Amino acid sequence: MTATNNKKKTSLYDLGYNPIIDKIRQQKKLEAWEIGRVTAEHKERYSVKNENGEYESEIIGNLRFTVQNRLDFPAVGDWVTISGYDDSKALIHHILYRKNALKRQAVGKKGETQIIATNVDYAFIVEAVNRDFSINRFERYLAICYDANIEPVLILNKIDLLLETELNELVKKVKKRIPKVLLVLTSCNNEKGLLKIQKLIQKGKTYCFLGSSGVGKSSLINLISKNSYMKTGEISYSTDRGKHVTSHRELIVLEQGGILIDNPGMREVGVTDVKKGLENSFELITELSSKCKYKNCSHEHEKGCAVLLALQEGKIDNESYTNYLKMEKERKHFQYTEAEKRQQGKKMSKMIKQYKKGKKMGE
Ligand SMILES: Nc1nc2c(ncn2[C@@H]2O[C@H](COP(=O)(O)OP(=O)(O)OP(=O)(O)O)[C@@H](O)[C@H]2O)c(=O)[nH]1
Ligand SMILES: [Zn+2]
Repeated sequence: MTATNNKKKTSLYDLGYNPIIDKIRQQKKLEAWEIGRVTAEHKERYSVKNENGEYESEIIGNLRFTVQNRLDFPAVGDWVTISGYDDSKALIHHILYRKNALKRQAVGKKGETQIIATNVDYAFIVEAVNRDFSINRFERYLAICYDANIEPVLILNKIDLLLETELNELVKKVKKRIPKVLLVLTSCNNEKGLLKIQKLIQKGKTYCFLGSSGVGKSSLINLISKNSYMKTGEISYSTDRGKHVTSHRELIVLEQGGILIDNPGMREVGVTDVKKGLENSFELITELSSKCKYKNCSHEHEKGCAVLLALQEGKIDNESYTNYLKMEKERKHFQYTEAEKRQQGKKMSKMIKQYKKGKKMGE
């Protein structure tokens, strides 16, 4: 007899579980644990989903004690082990699987990293054609995606707001600077564009939407998920004082297969130490760098700089070059600040240890 229940249960595989994660679960000897995927985070409280439902979760004290830095805390997209302590609540014990993490510099915290999402296969980088459209920003997102081994897709949204000639002009500019990345043109009433995005989405793969606030990410997600998202978008967390707060669910499973991650719009996308990301985003500059006279060439003023030569000959786009230099400086600054902070942290813990030792001896 076949079940007639038309409300299909979400399986772990619908959420992106696969044989690789299964193998790691075995290797780590965590098969006995119930597992799930983090769908939202709100001030160290997490929503974790699996085939039995969605749990409001916290990390166990032990895990909190052993984490060395912010990056060791769970993030949206992570696979975690959980134990339930009532119908809707659970405790997170381990991060089971994190193949990659999309990162940016934490806003207002120099040298600190913030995770945007983890276990992401593709990124949909959205910009609206009207609101401070910028190819520099596209390149910035590309750098953070490539750094995390995430395949990017550029989405030019709200094309209804431009005349065809204006749009063609814009597309030409984008393609000239970023020739190798797939570019999709769409708007919320453009069936062709929406279908194109839908066709890119495969079962079991995770897609993260990136872009500034107001570019139309949520509208696109609603249309792609046929509005099921809006109805189920809000989740509720109880705080320490028992008060309930609602938060935005960030990871959703599509009925037709595929997992989407939405993010609150980002005003700033500071890069971390994205060496690999920059190398992959600016292939030509990277290739030419090996031909520069000096190994540590900054490509700004050195004699025998192959990048500057190519720039003079018009082989490299001037704005792309300037954007590259800006991000390379940002990257180096991040690297330096992070190292300095780590050093300070070490000094501090040494001082605390010595202080405790001294106290013991004096007892
Ligand atoms: N003209 C036009 N307006 C759109 C389109 N898509 C969305 N909008 C409008 O743009 C505004 C922002 O859309 P959202 O979908 O909320 O944008 P968002 O990127 O999710 O914004 P955040 O949630 O702040 O990150 C809304 O007023 C939408 O109605 C479009 O294709 N064309
Ligand atoms: Zn050079």
